[in-house]
Amino acid sequence: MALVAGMRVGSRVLFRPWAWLPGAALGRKESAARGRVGARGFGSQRVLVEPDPAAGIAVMKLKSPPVNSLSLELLTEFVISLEKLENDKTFRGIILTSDCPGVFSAGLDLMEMCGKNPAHYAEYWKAVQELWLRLYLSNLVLIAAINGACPAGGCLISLTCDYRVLADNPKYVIGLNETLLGIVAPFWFKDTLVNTIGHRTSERALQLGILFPPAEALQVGMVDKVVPEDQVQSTALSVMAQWLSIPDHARQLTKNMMRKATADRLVKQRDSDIQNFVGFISRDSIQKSLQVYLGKLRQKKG
Ligand SMILES: CC/C=C\CCC/C=C/C(=O)SCCNC(=O)CCNC(=O)[C@H](O)C(C)(C)COP(=O)(O)OP(=O)(O)OC[C@H]1O[C@@H](n2cnc3c(N)ncnc32)[C@H](O)[C@@H]1OP(=O)(O)O
Repeated sequence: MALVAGMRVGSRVLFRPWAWLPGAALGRKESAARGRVGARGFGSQRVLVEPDPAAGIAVMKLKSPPVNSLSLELLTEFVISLEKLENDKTFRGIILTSDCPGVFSAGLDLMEMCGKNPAHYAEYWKAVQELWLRLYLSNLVLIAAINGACPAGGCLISLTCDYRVLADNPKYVIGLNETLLGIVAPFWFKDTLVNTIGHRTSERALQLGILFPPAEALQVGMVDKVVPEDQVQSTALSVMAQWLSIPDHARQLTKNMMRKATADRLVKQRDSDIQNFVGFISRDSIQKSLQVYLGKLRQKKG
């Protein structure tokens, strides 16, 4: 699938992964009207959306078994669902969670980063950038209801949310563990973490690739609340009610003020960031590290 079409929003050129979809040539108003979400659920194969128009919120569930690894398909469907909700004025907030038992998201899909060609790596990385930019700068209130393990890219997604609720289960670790794979979190992953837990804690967490269990995640500020597993959803809903009690325009402008500089750093150097990723991931030594890591994951079972 070629993901190349671009759209200018302010100073940002956003790519449009849905450009190949029927109706993509419609004007924004017309397509928003046609695509209005309504009360019935919608979504795609890998992203379920359960809207509650009366409450102005939707629950978005990642459903890409077994572990919600962020494949190109999942990234694309994620952006499309997000865009749909952003364009429908009914919605003010999204609760982001997983439909895969025990895993929020295993992070970037290692199969997308192993044994492929440079054009594929570039396309994949552009999709990763796009999801991050859209989530990080979303006008909607985003609450992560983390109901499973949340390593690397999974953690990044949760860090783009405005609030994180984590289920209290020692298996549900969270963190940017890239160094354990022999790879390096790019600067915008690092910036997102630093903005959440501060510089010193990030430095230690990133270098050591720490995956924090719930109590420690709460202590360092990686998550905002830890609750029993059966209360994750209800807690996310009550937190959402509190965030929605704030006038949208004031909250949105404040969010933008806090986040724009971080997002702009990537916007200004998207192409060089892609080239950097492609060069890095194509190295033989990095490919070997990833293969070894994948082998260990598979062995764990046997
Ligand atoms: C310049 C910048 C350069 C590079 C930047 C790159 C940044 C990278 C960011 C990332 O996100 S890299 C991905 C890091 N992710 C991880 O380390 C998580 C790995 N997975 C796990 O730890 C576990 O799978 C788990 C999420 C804790 C779930 O454990 P569980 O026991 O429930 O499942 P199992 O391990 O048996 O896995 C099932 C199945 O899924 C495959 N798998 C797991 N994770 C991934 C993944 N990230 N990508 C692709 N595939 C994954 C695993 O191998 C099993 O496959 P199998 O059934 O075929 O054996």
